[in-house]
Formats: sequence, structure tokens, C-alpha cells
Amino acid sequence: MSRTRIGILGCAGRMGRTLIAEVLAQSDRAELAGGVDQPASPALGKPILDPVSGADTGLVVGSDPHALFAISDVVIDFTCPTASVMHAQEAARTGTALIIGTTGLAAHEDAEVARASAGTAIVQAANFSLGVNLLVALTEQVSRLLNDDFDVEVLEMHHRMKVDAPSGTALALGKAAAAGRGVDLEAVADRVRDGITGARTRGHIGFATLRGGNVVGDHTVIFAADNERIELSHKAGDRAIFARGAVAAALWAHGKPAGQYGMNDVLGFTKA
Ligand SMILES: NC(=O)C1=CN([C@@H]2O[C@H](COP(=O)(O)OP(=O)(O)OC[C@H]3O[C@@H](n4cnc5c(N)ncnc54)[C@H](OP(=O)(O)O)[C@@H]3O)[C@@H](O)[C@H]2O)C=CC1
Ligand SMILES: O=C(O)C1=N[C@H](C(=O)O)C[C@H](O)C1
Repeated sequence: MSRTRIGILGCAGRMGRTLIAEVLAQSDRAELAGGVDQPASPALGKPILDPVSGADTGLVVGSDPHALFAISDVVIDFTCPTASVMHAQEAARTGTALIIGTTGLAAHEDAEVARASAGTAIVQAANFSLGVNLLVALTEQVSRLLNDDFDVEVLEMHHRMKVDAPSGTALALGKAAAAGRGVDLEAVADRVRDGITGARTRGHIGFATLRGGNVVGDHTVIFAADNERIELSHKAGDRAIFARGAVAAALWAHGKPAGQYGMNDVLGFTKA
């Protein structure tokens, strides 16, 4: 069976390097087609090394996404919102499947990605780990079983370099809690609190964001009622869990019809 040729966008970044290691580790089914970073990156033109063994892959960091799409079966993108939108449009033009892990996209940017998925298979997820996707499913189920006597709060902590807040995962958890209650998150989200906020509004879903150190990603959904509290938590210990899920999504997406997919499709999770 031929191997899936996978290209990495944002290859010099934290996730980009972890993805390179994961693709190289799965050499029985995946092949690293190439890596691209932004045109001003200091990594440009430098050899792409295996982050684990230090071995030279024979590839160099490029700056041309068009060329990467042309030589790849599937491209994985962990970059920034504006770049991910451009990459989705390029994926649609070339018909190459795309995996998007970038978070912090505005509503209009998500809409652009959705539009591009008419032209190719796009798998988009705020979190590619198995554990978090299970947490999202559990959050929706628990939320469906509880009424507004339980206040829902989503707490997240990430490393000091993270640029978007709340995390994409926290928002996905909030969305799942809202869906469990049959409401739209946008209508009930308290994303920031500061100053004399007044008492908590019944039925709202609150978010709290912590940043510090090198924390890979911690998420807790709290259901707090009078005299009892339920907490559902996930703690990521290594970015490899995201890379493993993203590469699994890439192998799954290769040859799939055009459309917008999520990790539920890749993992075969169905609604309870
Ligand atoms: N879905 C998931 O499971 C996960 C999602 N993420 C998300 O992935 C994104 C990246 O995270 P992380 O790797 O930590 O961030 P980094 O900043 O370490 O990496 C992003 C990389 O993309 C590069 N880049 C920026 N613009 C472009 C462009 N136009 N073309 C190509 N490359 C570009 C950056 O270059 P430069 O630094 O020079 O600007 C950098 O090398 C974030 O949105 C994060 O929230 C992270 C982990 C898991
Ligand atoms: O930026 C990160 O690091 C992470 N971002 C994702 C998010 O915003 O949810 C996923 C993960 O928690 C790590």
C-alpha cells in the first residue's frame, strides 16, 4: 500500500516540529512531503531534521504553500488564523485534503474555511487529542442531564506563549455544554469578567483563562450547584497527543470526498 504524503504548514513552530516527529515515526503509512513556514521565518532554507533522532530528512524549510499543496496528498496546518484561511482556499483550488488545528479564528474566518470545504476535504478541530474529544462528548451528555441549578464554568491553563483566549478547546467545551442545554453559546457566554460584574446570570456559561510556564494545555468544566460540584478535567502532558490525532486525521482524510469534517468523524464518535 502506498504511503500518504503529508505536508506541514507552520513546520518551524511548536506543533509543526511535533508533527514532523509524528509523521516520521509513522513511516510505514506516512511520508513527509515537505514543510513550509512564513516567509520571514529564521528557519527558512534550513534543513528539516527529525526532532527525535536529529537525522536529516533531506528536506529544507520552504515558504511556498502552493508548492507544498502540489506535492502532498494531505497538508496539516497549525499556523495562525489569517494563514489558515488562505491555506483552506489553496486546498480548495488544488483539491488537496487539509487538516486545520489553528485556533482563535473569528466567525468570518471559520465561514471562509467552511466555504473552502466545498472544494476539498477539510478536517478542523480545536483539539486533536483523544482525551479532549471524549471530554467534549461527556460535557454535552452531563449538561443535557443537569438543569440551570448547575452553573457551568470552563477553566483553562496554557503556556505563556499562547496568543488566543479563551483556548479553542475551552470554547468547544462551552459549545458542548450549551448544546446539551439546547442553547446557543454566543447568547450565554461570559468570556471575560472584570470589576463590579454583578451577580452571575443563571444559565450563563463562564470562562476563565490562565497563562503561565510551559503548560501544554489543561481544561476543566465545572458544574457548580448549591452544596455539590462536578468537575470534568483533561490535562495534556505532551504535544505529541495533538500530533498523533492530527496525523490520524490526515490518514483518514486522504481520498475522502469534499466536505467539512471534525474529530468526531475521524474517531467514529456518534451522538449519544
Ligand atoms: N488543534 C489542536 O489540537 C492544537 C491547536 N494548536 C493551535 O495551533 C496553532 C499553532 O500553535 P503553536 O505551534 O503552539 O504556535 P507556534 O507559534 O509555535 O507555531 C506557529 C508556526 O506557524 C508559523 N506561521 C505563521 N504564519 C504562517 C504562514 N502564513 N505560513 C506558514 N507558517 C506560518 C509561525 O511562524 P512565526 O513564529 O515566525 O510567526 C510558527 O512557526 C495555535 O493556533 C494553537 O492554538 C496548538 C496545539 C494543539
Ligand atoms: O496553543 C496551544 O498550545 C493549544 N491550543 C489549542 C486550543 O486553543 O485549545 C489546543 C491545546 O489546548 C493547545
